[in-house]
Amino acid sequence: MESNIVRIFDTTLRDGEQSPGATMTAAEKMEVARALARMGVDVIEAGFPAASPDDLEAVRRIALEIGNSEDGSTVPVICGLARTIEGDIDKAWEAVKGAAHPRIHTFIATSDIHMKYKLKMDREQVLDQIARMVAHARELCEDVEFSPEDAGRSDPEFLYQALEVAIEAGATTLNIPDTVGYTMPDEFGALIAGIIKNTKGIEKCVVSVHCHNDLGLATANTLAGIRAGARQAEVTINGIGERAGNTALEEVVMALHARRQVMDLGTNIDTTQLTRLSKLVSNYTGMSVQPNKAIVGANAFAHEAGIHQDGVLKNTLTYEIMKPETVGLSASKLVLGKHSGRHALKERLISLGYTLDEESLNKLFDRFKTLADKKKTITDADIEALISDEIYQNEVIFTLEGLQVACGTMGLPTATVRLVGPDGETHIHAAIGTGPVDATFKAIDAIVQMDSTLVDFVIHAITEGIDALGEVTVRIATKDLPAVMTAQKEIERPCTFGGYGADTDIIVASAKAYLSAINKMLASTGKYGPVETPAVQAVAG
Ligand SMILES: CC(=O)SCCNC(=O)CCNC(=O)[C@H](O)C(C)(C)COP(=O)(O)OP(=O)(O)OC[C@H]1O[C@@H](n2cnc3c(N)ncnc32)[C@H](O)[C@@H]1OP(=O)(O)O
Ligand SMILES: CC(C)C(=O)C(=O)O
Repeated sequence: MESNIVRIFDTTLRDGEQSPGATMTAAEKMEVARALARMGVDVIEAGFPAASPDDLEAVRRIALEIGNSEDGSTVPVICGLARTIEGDIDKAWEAVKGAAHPRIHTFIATSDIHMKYKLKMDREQVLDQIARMVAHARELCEDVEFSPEDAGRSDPEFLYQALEVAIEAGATTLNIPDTVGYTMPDEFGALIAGIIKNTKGIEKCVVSVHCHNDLGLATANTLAGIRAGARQAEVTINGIGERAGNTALEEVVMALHARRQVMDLGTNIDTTQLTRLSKLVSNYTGMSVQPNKAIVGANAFAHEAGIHQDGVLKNTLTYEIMKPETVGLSASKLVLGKHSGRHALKERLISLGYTLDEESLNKLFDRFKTLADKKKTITDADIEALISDEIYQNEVIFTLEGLQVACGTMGLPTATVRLVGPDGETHIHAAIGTGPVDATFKAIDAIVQMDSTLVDFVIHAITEGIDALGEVTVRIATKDLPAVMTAQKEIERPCTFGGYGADTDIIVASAKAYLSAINKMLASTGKYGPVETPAVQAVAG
């Protein structure tokens, strides 16, 4: 590995999925893994196989399908997380062994607080467990990562000892987590420098950093660790993750990219795919991205103030430290419209990184034409929204066939909804609510007969103008937990499902988003047969 390349280890599917409410279906995880591989991440941490049979199966599929290449192109390392427990490590190996480059990642806490209160182990016992379990992992797999959990609050001298034991037992990557986001950038940088200086044998290993954002310092700490010599960064798309989240992939990648002269370091990431990945993960998890989020927020490249606009008009360098195109925003100022045909749409999709089978292309083309009738110009963002709305709906149990609402200041808001069910039958229901969206959701609930609570509802316009497509993300939760979810902690991890919808009519977009979340909830009960795999394929490169 070139020493000026920082490996990007993406843990969206493991630590990211630990965000309250960020559960993704197996098909969604596959799609995210495919997109991550296409973007050029070096390692995908695909899950925690010992957590449940579903998690193991999801990692196994990613290892087989994303961790291997038919045409000899580079594929990422596929990694599974395990406690320093033989059963966990064996399950991680079972899950990742089908990949061309499998990795087992095992961890145990080294801070006094964690050892005393959580593990109820002393230092000697922890060292002994590291030695035995890293060696066990190494017997199974050549690539073994070890993490001393809560390293940020561990005694550095003990940390050096623990890492030396892991190196002697065969660890090839040493990952230093600031598990509770406690350290300051100068402290974390000094911790990494101290580890590199004082740990015997460390030159044989890749040093990695894994930071949490409890004090809003995850990216700063990760960069401090990299400056001190770490060459792997553990990150998630949109910074999702446990509590306040993890370090955001897009922030680290773009900091290294935009400040290359200062750090003289780069990554293998195709930065033009960052915006797409952000949207994909946001749509699947139902966790919307705050507008002022660095790199991928809706306002990240917007200039509102007159003086700024004046400066940007004269020279974009006045207020833009990166070009929007570098992160995949408006790479092309539009092209497609009402008179475009299937070939033009197909070409545009290919340049955006998608190939669709004939049936999906036809479906998308119909949606495209309907939209073009309402909207003069179709942007790349519109096309991406149509793909999310039309093609990335992995579980289709009920489909929306019709919707009519009556609302305003006179009378009760009423919605009449027509759905086609799994039996092919049409079901119609009318309901009243506090507003048109509430009435629509109530009518859907009455047809599908499943109790859910709306946890989050976000609506925004994709492009400017009165004819803009509106997109809606929702998150719903159910108390009525299906059996397949009970392997997870019900109280700590309520069972939630994200949904996405796009339409020029925001009530229709809301109904679609709600129905897509409801379909996932219904699919998780296992009553409706195997989950469909998406018909869209990413183009390599
Ligand atoms: C910092 C991180 O992000 S760590 C990763 C967090 N991710 C997860 O927890 C994934 C989801 N987890 C789960 O599904 C469950 O917790 C499981 C299946 C892994 C384990 O479930 P259970 O066996 O019921 O154990 P439970 O979660 O209640 O408690 C954890 C046990 O593991 C022990 N433990 C915790 N970390 C480690 C470790 N790294 N190595 C060894 N043992 C550990 C705890 O001390 C506790 O042991 P105890 O039962 O003897 O007190
Ligand atoms: C398992 C480790 C790397 C972790 O997620 C943490 O400590 O935050």
